[in-house]
Amino acid sequence: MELTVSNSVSNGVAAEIITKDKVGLNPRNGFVSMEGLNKLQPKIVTGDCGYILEDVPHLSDYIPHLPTYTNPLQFNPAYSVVKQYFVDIDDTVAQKVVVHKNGPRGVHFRRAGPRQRVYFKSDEVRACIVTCGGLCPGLNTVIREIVCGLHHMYDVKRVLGIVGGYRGFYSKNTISLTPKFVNDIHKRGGTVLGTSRGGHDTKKIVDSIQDRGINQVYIIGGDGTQKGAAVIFEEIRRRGLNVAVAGIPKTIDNDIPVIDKSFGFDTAVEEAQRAINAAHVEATSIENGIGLVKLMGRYSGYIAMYATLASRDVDCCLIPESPFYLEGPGGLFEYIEKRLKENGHMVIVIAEGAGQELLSENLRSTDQQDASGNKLLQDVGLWISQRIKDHFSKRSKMAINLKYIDLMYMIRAVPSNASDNVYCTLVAQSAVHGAMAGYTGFTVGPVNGRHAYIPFHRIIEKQHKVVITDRMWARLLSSTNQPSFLCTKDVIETSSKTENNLRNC
Ligand SMILES: Nc1ncnc2c1ncn2[C@@H]1O[C@H](COP(=O)(O)OP(=O)(O)OP(=O)(O)O)[C@@H](O)[C@H]1O
Ligand SMILES: O=P(O)(O)OC[C@H]1O[C@](O)(CO)[C@@H](O)[C@@H]1O
Ligand SMILES: [Mg+2]
Repeated sequence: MELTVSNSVSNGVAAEIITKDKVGLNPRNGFVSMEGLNKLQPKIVTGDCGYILEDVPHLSDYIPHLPTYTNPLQFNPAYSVVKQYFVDIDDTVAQKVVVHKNGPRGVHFRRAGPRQRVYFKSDEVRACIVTCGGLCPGLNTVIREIVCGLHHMYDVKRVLGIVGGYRGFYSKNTISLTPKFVNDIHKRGGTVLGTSRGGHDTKKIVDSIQDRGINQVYIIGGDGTQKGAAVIFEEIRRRGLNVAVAGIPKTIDNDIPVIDKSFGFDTAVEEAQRAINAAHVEATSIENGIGLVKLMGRYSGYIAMYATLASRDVDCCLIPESPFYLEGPGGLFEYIEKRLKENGHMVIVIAEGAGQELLSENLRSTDQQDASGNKLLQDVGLWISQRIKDHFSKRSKMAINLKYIDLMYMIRAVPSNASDNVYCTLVAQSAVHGAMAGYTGFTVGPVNGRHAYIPFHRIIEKQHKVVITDRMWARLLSSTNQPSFLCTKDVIETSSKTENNLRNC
């Protein structure tokens, strides 16, 4: 049953909070409380003209009568002169910016930034930071900016570093993070806290949070990490703890939905350029030279797509979302032959997750997983190099020279570039403002260029993938002139599968 719970006024627009079920309503603030419910229901506020706010939880949703305090930023000389520094309580960020005259205004998220009132006294805050999943350029910058943001903006002195990912909560000692400790860490790749896959034990993690008296938890990591953060938040809320949980999305693969992109993505694309240049130099220096570059991208081919678009030297880009085939008319071998005849050389970029279905036909399929449950992939770069070499040596008279560059880990072990560093600062400060303001159970990130607080359920509901029926992939195809490897039937099937996954482009 859909139910209107209460009305509030948002930017002069009457807005109503709606839940799916009457059970669990908190009569004090009209929000959804968890009594009788296993999971927190989405907080949805609707307004005129199809306006929808997908709001994030707040500590006051389940803890009554929490005291609030004047935001200390008000007295900070850096900010006191800034006009409208505090974000208006009703500011929201639109998920969809391309709209039609009579179309609905669509889904919005709460705008990130400092609020007039905060829910924590500075000297009572005991924060912790953890990094989980694979490495990504910028992890150290985010850690640094959370520590400095808490310290310099909110005068928070006690920040703990959890060592070695989720399992570090219950199996390792913490380290004390001070502005002095983090001062130079942004110049290094990796994460000073260490990271891991697997080891998520919700009960032990929340016990540790409770035992250490932590009341702000900053969790930096990818889609798996955000799922872990969501269950930690659920457990914290179930225990009624006054602890804010903030997720900071880290995905070099760009596989997290809703947000524009993560820190580290630009750095990875830039780093990939160097290898593509090398592959191009090698390929152009020898007769029928082929430069093959493998990049990261387990399920999402964004790094490969953007590296290709940025480079202009790439003749073919292969990603997990776009199935391809090798033999016969319209296949990869035919295209390679054509390019070599036309140009005398070619460059191929392949994402690690591309063509996995072809590999498992040829090799014994391994169903191995890593400690987090992610499928372990077979090496498509080596496989395709061999197949190309075999094809041209056995079945064609054309002698080729193939050079394979495996760039996988090179693009993520580096420190973040300038634009990613700026991103890291904004995302870290936004997370700090959100937690101080009492928001919890959120991931922070840019949505159409504006930072917003996004509820966990929206971040973890699906993976963000390249939509090959979108304009961006068409731009790539027209830039490389490679075959689409698709027949009309495939296009129709792909369109219907990805219909709900479309973004503005
Ligand atoms: N569904 C889940 N519930 C609870 N914890 C999870 C879940 N999925 C993953 N995790 C935990 O999150 C952490 C990181 O997950 P994972 O290794 O999948 O990396 P990630 O965060 O997706 O980053 P990336 O894939 O970008 O490297 C691991 O410690 C893992 O145990
Ligand atoms: O070898 P690891 O550390 O598990 O990381 C590899 C994975 O990390 C990712 O970059 C995601 O972080 C994937 O593209 C890749 O499959
Ligand atoms: Mg992941």
